[in-house]
Amino acid sequence: MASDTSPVKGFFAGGFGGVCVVLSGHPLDTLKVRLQTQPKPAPGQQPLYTGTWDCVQKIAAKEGPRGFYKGMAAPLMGVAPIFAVSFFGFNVGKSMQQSKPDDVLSYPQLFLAGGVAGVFSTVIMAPGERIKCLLQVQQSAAKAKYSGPVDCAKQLYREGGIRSIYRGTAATFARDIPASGMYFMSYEWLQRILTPEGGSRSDLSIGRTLIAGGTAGIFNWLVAIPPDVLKSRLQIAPEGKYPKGMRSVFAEMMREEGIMALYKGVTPVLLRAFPANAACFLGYEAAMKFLNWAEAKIFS
Ligand SMILES: CC(=O)O[C@H](CC(=O)[O-])C[N+](C)(C)C
Repeated sequence: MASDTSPVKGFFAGGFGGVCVVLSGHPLDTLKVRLQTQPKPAPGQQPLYTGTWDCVQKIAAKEGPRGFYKGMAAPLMGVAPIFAVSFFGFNVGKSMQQSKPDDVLSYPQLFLAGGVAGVFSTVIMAPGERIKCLLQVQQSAAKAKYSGPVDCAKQLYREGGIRSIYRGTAATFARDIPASGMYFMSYEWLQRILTPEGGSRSDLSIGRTLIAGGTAGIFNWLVAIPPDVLKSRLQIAPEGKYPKGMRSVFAEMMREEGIMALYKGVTPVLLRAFPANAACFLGYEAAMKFLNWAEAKIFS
């Protein structure tokens, strides 16, 4: 029986899970960007899109289903490797604590294995997050300092070397070690409680896999949001503004805004988290089944 703790299979199945995250989330992102960037209507004229549903109808009518998936290459190239490395790291973390592949891990052990995933993913996630945040806060194309991700990376390197590109790494560790621990532990916990008496976790229905995956995404972000807010502020700040990194951001926030500021942006984050991670784990489980089937065929 093939094991599900192989880091290599975890890498490919996790990468496919990341592809599913983008496939499920990109149409919503397209709607968001179209609504955010539509031209201001001339006096007395109707706006191009009167709302979200109007935007859906107009894209579908004029561009067909492909219209919703324009510009998907960049997020695919960014997100799929992160999920691949994260699931690889989780399986490395599990293998480190098992004496044989069938050993069942306790919840603290699963949390620890998830933490290992957080260490692995941060290495590629930290610079990506720095660039993404800087691009996301640019207000308009006219005043834009960076023309795109490559230009942003080049300018950061020119101004502050590799240290500047990796600014916010400690904050990304602080976010992703506990959040990934929570993500993978809660997914396994939900899988275990949703498995019918006498059944096997690998035969869980699609609906139950979606519930377990979506809920794990919510748990991930409930833990991740406070360090995420600190990370984002640190990563977009001018050079030298926060000499002690996250600690300086935290001190300023408590002084000026209070504890609730740590949960800023929670609504859109949670609205995205459930469907994106439900799709991720469904894709992951399907890819894992395929890889196990292919392995059994090749080695039988
Ligand atoms: C921060 C992040 O990317 O979280 C992932 C879940 C999501 O909603 O994208 C989880 N993980 C980092 C474990 C891939």
